[in-house]
Amino acid sequence: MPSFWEMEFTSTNIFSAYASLAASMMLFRSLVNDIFPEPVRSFFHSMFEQFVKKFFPKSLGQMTIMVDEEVGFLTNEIYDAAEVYLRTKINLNSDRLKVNKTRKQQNINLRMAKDQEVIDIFKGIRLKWELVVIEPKREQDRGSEKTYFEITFEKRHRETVMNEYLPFVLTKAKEIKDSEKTVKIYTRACYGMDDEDCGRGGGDWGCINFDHPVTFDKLAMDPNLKQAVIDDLDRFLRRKDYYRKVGKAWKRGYLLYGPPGTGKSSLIAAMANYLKFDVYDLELTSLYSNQELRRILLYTTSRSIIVIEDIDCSSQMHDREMEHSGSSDNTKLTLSGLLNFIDGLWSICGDERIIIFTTNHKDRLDPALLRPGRMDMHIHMGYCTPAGFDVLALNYLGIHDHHRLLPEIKRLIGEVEITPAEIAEHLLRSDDVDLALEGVIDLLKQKKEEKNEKNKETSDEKHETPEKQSDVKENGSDEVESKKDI
Ligand SMILES: Nc1ncnc2c1ncn2[C@@H]1O[C@H](COP(=O)(O)OP(=O)(O)OP(=O)(O)O)[C@@H](O)[C@H]1O
Ligand SMILES: [Mg+2]
Repeated sequence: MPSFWEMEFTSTNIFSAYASLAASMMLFRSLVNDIFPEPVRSFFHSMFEQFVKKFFPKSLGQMTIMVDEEVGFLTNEIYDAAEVYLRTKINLNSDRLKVNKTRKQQNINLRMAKDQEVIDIFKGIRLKWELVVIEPKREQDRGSEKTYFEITFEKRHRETVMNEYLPFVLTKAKEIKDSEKTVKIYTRACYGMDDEDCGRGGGDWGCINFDHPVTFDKLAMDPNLKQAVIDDLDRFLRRKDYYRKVGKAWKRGYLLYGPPGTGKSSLIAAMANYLKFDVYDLELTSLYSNQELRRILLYTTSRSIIVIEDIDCSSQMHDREMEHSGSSDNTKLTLSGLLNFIDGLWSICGDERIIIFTTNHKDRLDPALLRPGRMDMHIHMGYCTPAGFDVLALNYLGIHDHHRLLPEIKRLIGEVEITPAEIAEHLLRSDDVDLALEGVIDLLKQKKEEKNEKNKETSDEKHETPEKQSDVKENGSDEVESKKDI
């Protein structure tokens, strides 16, 4: 750029001339600082201020905030948030646009290019964002450029920008990220997975995108129970401040129990999709000590669901503990190690955690696990009910409650024990609605016959009435208003 004095004052370059003059003034000011003693400096400063005030009233009132990409070795959260937030502010009519998309992202994202400017208006304040990239001077330092954002605005809005605008950008970016978030499932069993987005990635966790399509509306379970679970999750999310106030770790525990194929794993998937929480699938059998358990749990991130399926194996843990009584607690994996974690260690493992245990045999669980207050909700996933069948019929065949075969099916469902998984499997067998429903009727009749035969054999014995309804039990919950049985 030519210096101010070398410029021709045409209307097209008048703005550049202003910029150049301002730069020359700054240079002059710093020279004065270096050369002259304090009284002389003050004199020059006041002369300088008066000059700028007279000729550049606007430029005097501007200030710039720099937002570096990194703070030491850590990423700067404001920079990250700005990148996300500014994607929504980039003018699509610009002459140059920078776009990107990773394999796992669904949409094409806009990004600011070097020296690109974006104007944002917040509460009537005009903010100019610019992405500055400083290339290294030496050839061998190539690739280590310094990148930062500059935000320029009128100085008198400094308080609003610092106290309101920057927090607003952080919040907005979080909202955008949450809406784009793909739920992931982490497991320690598989290696070599593509974990480009696996967060900290430590603790031997590998992750893949969690593509389970199930949502609450596709789950065949008692409608009241379903609503109770959704309400509980909503309340959990809302209560961050409450948990803090009462000094409790912000976590929630659920025990899902019921026969195989009744939807326990499906319910976990529906919860993860609803909350957009990642899922950590914790295989207890792959662990050998409390220490290892602690270590890998420390590597799990906030806003996640830790799942321990088939917790019945805790009885084996109990045995192991007995066998090794006398040895240090940390050298073996014990039930108490796990329970300690549930009760007390959450605080070191971040916030917004949900832990879910599943079992087919609640009666076989160690009483320590069922103790009031340990798991907040015990949810029974039972055999299919007539209401549950409506959900499956709508989901698999797209039919509402008006098909001629439905009354018979619902009557039979009331008489036998059949899991939603068994019914779902039959509904999948044919594209033809009539054929699919007839298949279900055959299955139900066959089940009924088997049941009658069994009853005949044991006609002298007292027969236990089967439990038909899913139920939910609040178990020593700390929240008075959620103590209800459905
Ligand atoms: N309540 C349900 N609503 C809708 N679909 C269900 C339900 N229960 C089971 N299914 C269907 O059956 C399949 C198996 O169910 P799921 O794995 O959730 O059962 P589970 O209770 O976890 O069984 P297990 O005890 O063997 O782990 C699901 O993929 C789904 O297609
Ligand atoms: Mg399961």
